[in-house]
Amino acid sequence: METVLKEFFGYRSFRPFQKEIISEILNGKDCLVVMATGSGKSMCYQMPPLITKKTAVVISPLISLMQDQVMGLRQRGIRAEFLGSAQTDSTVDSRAQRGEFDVLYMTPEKACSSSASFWSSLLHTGVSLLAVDEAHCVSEWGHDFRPEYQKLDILRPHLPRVPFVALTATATEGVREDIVTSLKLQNVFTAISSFDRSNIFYGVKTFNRTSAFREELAREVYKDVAGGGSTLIYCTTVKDVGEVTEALIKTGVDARPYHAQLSSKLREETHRAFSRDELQVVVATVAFGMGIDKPDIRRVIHYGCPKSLEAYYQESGRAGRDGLPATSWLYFTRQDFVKGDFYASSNVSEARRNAVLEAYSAAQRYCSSSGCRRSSLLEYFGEKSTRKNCGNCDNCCKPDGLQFFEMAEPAHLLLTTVKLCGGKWGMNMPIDVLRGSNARKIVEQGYDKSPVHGLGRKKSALWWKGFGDQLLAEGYLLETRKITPVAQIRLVSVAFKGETFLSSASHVGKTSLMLPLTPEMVDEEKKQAGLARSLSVSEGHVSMSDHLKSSGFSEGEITVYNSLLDCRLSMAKRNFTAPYAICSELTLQKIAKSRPSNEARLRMIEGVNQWLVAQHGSEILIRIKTCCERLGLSLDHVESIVQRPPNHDDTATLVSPRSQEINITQAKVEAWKLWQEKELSLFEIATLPERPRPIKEDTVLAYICECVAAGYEINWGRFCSETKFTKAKSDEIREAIEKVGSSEALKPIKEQLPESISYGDIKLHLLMLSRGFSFPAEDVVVLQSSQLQSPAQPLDNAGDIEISLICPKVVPQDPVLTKPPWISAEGGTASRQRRKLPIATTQIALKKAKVWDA
Ligand SMILES: Nc1ncnc2c1ncn2[C@@H]1O[C@H](COP(=O)(O)OP(=O)(O)OP(=O)(O)O)[C@@H](O)[C@H]1O
Repeated sequence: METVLKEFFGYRSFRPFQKEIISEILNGKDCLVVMATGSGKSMCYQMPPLITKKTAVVISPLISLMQDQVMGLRQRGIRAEFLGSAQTDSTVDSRAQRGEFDVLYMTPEKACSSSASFWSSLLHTGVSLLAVDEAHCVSEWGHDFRPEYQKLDILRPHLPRVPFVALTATATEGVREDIVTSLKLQNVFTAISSFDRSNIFYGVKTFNRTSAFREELAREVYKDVAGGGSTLIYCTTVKDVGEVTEALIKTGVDARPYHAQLSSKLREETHRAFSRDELQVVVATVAFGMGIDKPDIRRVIHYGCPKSLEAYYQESGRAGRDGLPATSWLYFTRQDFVKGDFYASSNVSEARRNAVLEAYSAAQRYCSSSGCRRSSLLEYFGEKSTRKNCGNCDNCCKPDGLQFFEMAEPAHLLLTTVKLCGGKWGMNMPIDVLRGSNARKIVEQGYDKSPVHGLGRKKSALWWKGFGDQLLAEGYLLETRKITPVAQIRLVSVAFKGETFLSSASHVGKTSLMLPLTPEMVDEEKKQAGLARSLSVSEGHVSMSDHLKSSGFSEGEITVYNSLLDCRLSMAKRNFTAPYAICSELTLQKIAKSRPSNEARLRMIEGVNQWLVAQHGSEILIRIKTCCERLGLSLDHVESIVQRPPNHDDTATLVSPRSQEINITQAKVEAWKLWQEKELSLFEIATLPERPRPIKEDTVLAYICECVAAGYEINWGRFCSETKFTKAKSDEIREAIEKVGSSEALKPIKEQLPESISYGDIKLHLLMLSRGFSFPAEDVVVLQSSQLQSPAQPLDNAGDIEISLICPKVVPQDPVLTKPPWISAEGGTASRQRRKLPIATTQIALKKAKVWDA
């Protein structure tokens, strides 16, 4: 699996859960994968077909998303296509049936309407899995319910014994249950990872839909995009899209609209230009929701609050999928939440209605919260946040920290007025009473005669509403819903906690109540004080150049990186593809830091796959060489990578303090040459007659390892055999690293391992990984020399002999070798690793298969 990972994707190690999920799929198990946006879910269904050589069918809700994914996979040398109404190539259908694709994307409509014969042909050529991407669409509780997703279970009888894999980034418990039931998943392996997107800065502010606000926003965006990177602005209506785009264009920002009322041609053009970095800003409705796979969006701005936190998480999660710093600003007005009551009253099932209302309330609570945004989001998805202050959201980044204010007096006023209204009204009535309104309904109820009438007029209605939300969130007030034929009405009353507060306040005199201000209250106070509020779009935004500097890049290295960005852009243009599909910005940063002088070294860099080297390697190397010559920078710099916590290993940053040029001395190269080219043993090298005095074998080994780390070739089979480094050891070390979650420090890894595995073994394992070598995974047969029958070979080493048969590739036709066990072991099948084999059969295997070591 690691070999395929490096070969096609360029990565050395799996992210959390990826390997387990892929293994379960290979074992034929149904899986439910709930992992954060950008955490690497796609890999889970893209890898099994490359291992099994059987097509993976992927159900995806949007054509644009499928097109993006197909484009990205092709740039990795993976055969991918899609089937759906937008497919113009009529041969795709029949080619799919002939098994010509590794990954075949299909819309749910296409999948459900495909004939039984289509599925049986496909099954005949081999189907490794059926993946349902964005699986939350099956659930009415999901934020993006699609009825056609609910019919997908009809595919089950067409694909017997094919594992079904449901994947989503956003699924509350209810949605997860719906997915399992609707897709009829059996005996499911479930993987749920953290929802935290630590590289995203979250911020929330109030706003008004006025031209003045839009102009201000446009000016901010103009300043911000000048520093590079793409921006996505989400609006809740088509009208908003038009108005925001107009303001941006007037200010000189290169922006285009995207919504369902535009022709599909226009939408495609916008999507394409955005993906290919020919357009910096797209202003869109949710129509641009899941359909965007671009990993390097640096800012997502919401002009109006989306209708649920799932939608917000999904849309804001489009930012920074490459793991580099990104920001998400959400602007909301109270009007955004009123829509919930309207939608909930329309003609839908009760379950759906409740789901809609609950979703709006959750979004409102999030906007009004004065606590950590990240924790609020995580808690909504049922995850406990371990940190109190995330340090990367507007509330946690307040210059003076979160401030609390004495709010006993306004609390007393509002609670008393709510009580006066007797739980028959929503929040507006008590606020109007407090602010001294003489509206008819107030006079009719006689509230204008109450002693609290007009006592709260110094504060604006919005301030009081913000405060009402605060008291609701803190449990002093209680909200209930009343369903009428035309709408759902939210009623507010005093909760038990509020009653207790009121009674203690009246008995003891003044009771303290310290609360922070909500964003709305802060804005209102600023407005009242005549202070301009800041839009904050750029708050939390770190320019790429600042990010690189803080990650240890010198000015020269930043120049190399920028030059590589240009180089990537021209490669993408020539190949009619998106720059990100060629390789990610993070990979380019690693290349700029390492500055490889040859293909072997380029290949070693994390994120560089074999296709990139084959297609663009020489161009990248020439660019680096000329750039370095001009800047006086050395080539072949070896940098170290700091692994972040497991969920964010993609966001590994490059640091310089530990960066050193590896010092490959003449003595080291000499040792390597003697071992690799002259095939002397470690012992022979250590005790060469011409040495004045023998050196330690360990020293020779260390010399060779240093050369290998620096990119020198090595015969791995012989090397492992001589150092007695076996697959079993390697597996144990890998598991230990997975447990520890990092390979930065060796001690914690060693502590997970038995005594028999040394530090040297761990270093060897890491070296092999860094060079993209791994033991063949499945196809290992271990023979005991004593089990070999006549005519036995004279054997020098008395221990086990490992024979790796890379059979599926080497002898696909051979009846003996096509099915595991590839050697038909007449001599017994004691266990998978240890089989007694007649020598004749063994010889067939050895002759026909590629022998890695024997
Ligand atoms: N093992 C890995 N090591 C490093 N990077 C990885 C690894 N697996 C995936 N990635 C990279 O992470 C990025 C996000 O991956 P992917 O698109 O699969 O995420 P996703 O979970 O499907 O996101 P979304 O929910 O937005 O569709 C991609 O650039 C991908 O190449």
